[in-house]
Amino acid sequence: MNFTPSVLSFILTAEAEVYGIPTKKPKFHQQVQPSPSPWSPWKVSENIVTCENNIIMQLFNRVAFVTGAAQGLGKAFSEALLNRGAKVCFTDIQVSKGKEVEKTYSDKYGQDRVLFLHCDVSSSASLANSFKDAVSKFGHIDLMVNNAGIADESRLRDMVNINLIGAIEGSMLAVEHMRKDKGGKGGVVINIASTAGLTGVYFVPSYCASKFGLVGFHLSWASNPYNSQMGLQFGCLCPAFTDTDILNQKEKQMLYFEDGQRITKHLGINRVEKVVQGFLQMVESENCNGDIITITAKEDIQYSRRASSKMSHL
Ligand SMILES: NC(=O)C1=CN([C@@H]2O[C@H](COP(=O)(O)OP(=O)(O)OC[C@H]3O[C@@H](n4cnc5c(N)ncnc54)[C@H](O)[C@@H]3O)[C@@H](O)[C@H]2O)C=CC1
Ligand SMILES: CC/C=C\C[C@H](O)/C=C/C=C\C=C\C=C\C(=O)[C@@H](O)C/C=C\CCC(=O)O
Repeated sequence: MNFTPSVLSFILTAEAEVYGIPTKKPKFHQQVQPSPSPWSPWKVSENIVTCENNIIMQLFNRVAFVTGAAQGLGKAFSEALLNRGAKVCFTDIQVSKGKEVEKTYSDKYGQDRVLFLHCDVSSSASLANSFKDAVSKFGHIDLMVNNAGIADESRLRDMVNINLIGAIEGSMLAVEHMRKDKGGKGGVVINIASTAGLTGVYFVPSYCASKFGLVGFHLSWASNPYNSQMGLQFGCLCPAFTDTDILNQKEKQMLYFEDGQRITKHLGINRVEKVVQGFLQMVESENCNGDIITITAKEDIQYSRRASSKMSHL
């Protein structure tokens, strides 16, 4: 049976439990079913792509900027976007890896749709310059994905700089560029946090702090009552352990290393494809503002939408 995204978004599960969401109950609570497989056959007309089952592919010709994307989740998100017709500027500090991926993606999806740029998200200048270069190539950015991150308890300042400040500055560049009240076209900002941004994890406490901070930033922007007039939406993806290089932890990168290894094994490890599925559900939904999607090996993709603002009536 095929559902449209909006029907899917309203499949409510009354008592489904979202992992780690703090005390207040979300306004409503949903379990997202796996996406239907809508990607063929497409009909393209005036940049609106529809499928037989009437799903509108909102990603066609959209322009995305993805950080930390030479490997792992960022690389997989970039390919998923390209695959659905988006244009992607993917960035990283790993230049040779990034250039290799750029060649592969350009051959597959076309040079005019792909751009790799060096970007160190811990440097304001590097972020701003690469964002500017992406706008020069593609004209504008519709989707900002703040994905770059490290997990290393022995590099506290770097970790907060990359995971939190880098994502905040990336979001702010996107906001200034996208906001309709300042001549932009609107757009979506997705921050890649973690389940470790929703619940305390004693063997990576500072990583947790950086991700809790990011979830707080996401919730604050999502609750901005001016978002609709600015044409902005804020979504936040919170995967648990996922099969990428970040899990190849050395002893000094984690507190209570053996506990960390044991607990990771106990909780299980997501496949990258599952996280990409959650990501696509978020970016393809008609309105993802305020959404937090968690992806865990045991509980799959869980979805919660927060009340948009508790202050807008004041
Ligand atoms: N794999 C996992 O278990 C989970 C990962 N995450 C988050 O997903 C995001 C992506 O991580 P993965 O793909 O899993 O790990 P990864 O280690 O494979 O990829 C991280 C990427 O970020 C890049 N990076 C590191 N420092 C950077 C900087 N200063 N500027 C720009 N890029 C930089 C790296 O070069 C690398 O390509 C991170 O934010 C991570 O915290 C969240 C939950 C679970
Ligand atoms: C150290 C690796 C660095 C980063 C990876 C990631 O961002 C860190 C995640 C940290 C915590 C993950 C928590 C995962 C939670 C789940 O999988 C939940 O489904 C667990 C729910 C209940 C557990 C009950 C039980 O099985 O005993």
